[in-house]
Amino acid sequence: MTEKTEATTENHDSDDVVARVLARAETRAAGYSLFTNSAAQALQRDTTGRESGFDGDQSEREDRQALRRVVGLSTELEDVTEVEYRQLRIENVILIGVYTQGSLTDAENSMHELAALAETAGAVVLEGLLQRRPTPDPSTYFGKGKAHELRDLVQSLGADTVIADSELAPSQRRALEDVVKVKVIDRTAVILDIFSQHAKSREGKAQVELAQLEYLLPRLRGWGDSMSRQAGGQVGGAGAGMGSRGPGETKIELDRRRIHTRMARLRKQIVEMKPARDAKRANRKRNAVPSVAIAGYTNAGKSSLLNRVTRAGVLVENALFATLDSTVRKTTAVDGRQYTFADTVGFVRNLPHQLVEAFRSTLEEVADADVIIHVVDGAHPDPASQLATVRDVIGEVGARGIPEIVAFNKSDLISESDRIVLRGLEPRSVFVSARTGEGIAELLEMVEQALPKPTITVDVLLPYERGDLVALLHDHNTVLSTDYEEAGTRVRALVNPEYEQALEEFAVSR
Ligand SMILES: Nc1nc2c(ncn2[C@@H]2O[C@H](COP(=O)(O)OP(=O)(O)OP(=O)(O)O)[C@@H](O)[C@H]2O)c(=O)[nH]1
Ligand SMILES: [Mg+2]
Repeated sequence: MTEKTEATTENHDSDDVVARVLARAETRAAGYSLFTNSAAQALQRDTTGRESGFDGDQSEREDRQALRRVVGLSTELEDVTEVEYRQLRIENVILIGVYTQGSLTDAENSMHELAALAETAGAVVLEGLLQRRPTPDPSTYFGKGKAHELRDLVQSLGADTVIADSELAPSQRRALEDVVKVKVIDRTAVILDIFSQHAKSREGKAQVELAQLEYLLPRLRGWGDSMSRQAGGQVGGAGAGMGSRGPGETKIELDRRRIHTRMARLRKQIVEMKPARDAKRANRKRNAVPSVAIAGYTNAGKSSLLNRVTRAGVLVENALFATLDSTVRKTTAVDGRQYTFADTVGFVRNLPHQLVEAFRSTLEEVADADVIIHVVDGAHPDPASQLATVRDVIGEVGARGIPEIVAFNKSDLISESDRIVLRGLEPRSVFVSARTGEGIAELLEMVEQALPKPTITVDVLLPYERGDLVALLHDHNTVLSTDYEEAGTRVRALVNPEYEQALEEFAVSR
């Protein structure tokens, strides 16, 4: 980073965050892939950077209250075009987090993830700071003294945004902003921002916008005198940036009303879209096509795995939340039965509750599945907490009773000793690599074992003009034998209950 990216050009609409969010639908998502590279770098560091943290020197000097730098967070820009592009809309951010004694590694992992999230959202990360204290300061998150140090750092690095690694109360955010004089947002705002950039389907967009407005509503604020003009300019530079900044005090009431109106409209739209989706799902259910949901932490390789097993051509990206709409693909089991795979939205620690609500629809794929493949990035520094996070969400959508197969993905990157640890974590699991294909056959076998099996034995003679029934038996049931007789096709098969009646008239009496 050589040049400070002072994008002070777009003051006009940045003053009106409400208009911005409302107008977002038309502009989002464009040119997005530009950031994949650097997001990828952050992620790469995340998965391989166990040593990252800090060196011994710092550790010795550490005093109880000191701010700790999280090393290796700052974004490296690739080339000139990227730098230029970023000057248009990118924000320079400093990440902050609070950790308690003993939770440092966890806090650092979380900060690396926050860095990846921020970069995925399009920001340049300048610095990451952790403060040790029992709980975040109720008024300013960081303690007063540290908040002032943060302000100095913001000034010297030319940051225009501070991102806190946990959800801030509106009052905390306000107080901290008043100290550091630049925009302060939290993890939730970043995740919402990414979702809004990635959502593609009409329903997904509506849901994300609703979640954003819900988040924004209690956080509207006017800047009044608390921001210096200079800082105001910096904040203003974040024309299309992350999070949200309040409009002038006098406009707040008006904005609240506009937001409420908009939210009501979105809710109505979403309700109207539901029947179509339900019909689709009901249709699959009626045809008794068993379904497998691929769930897991973001960037675990869910889409890659779906592509590997079905050649679906779903977007794979080393970025967080590449997938926001669920893709469903049909496939055929070894015994000829058909079933579906559904790719789903990734989970993340502290998934904003607004989004759990918003994404209930894609999560319904999970709740309705006959089998869940729980994909875990086996090369991640902390797979255990990813497992736990995902299981929490699975529980939240009422899917806990569904058979779950844990697949440790990226096995091409997992060492023998790590495999032993992972096995210990989840004895009934399978190692797979969407990249090399390792373990995929074994995984499919486990899936097919776990799928509900047709159990009723039938022996039927189907006239030749009923080829449709023969096909039905092959697709959705287990055919044991087929013989071509004079009067038709004699089939012995195991079928699901709903087929028994339809086949009754063709039964061969013994
Ligand atoms: N080395 C290795 N990389 C993999 C493997 N599977 C996936 N990846 C990489 O992991 C990254 C994420 O893959 P995706 O399939 O997009 O992950 P996802 O779980 O669908 O992610 P979201 O949709 O963002 O939640 C990509 O860069 C993939 O190339 C694997 O088996 N080995
Ligand atoms: Mg995906």
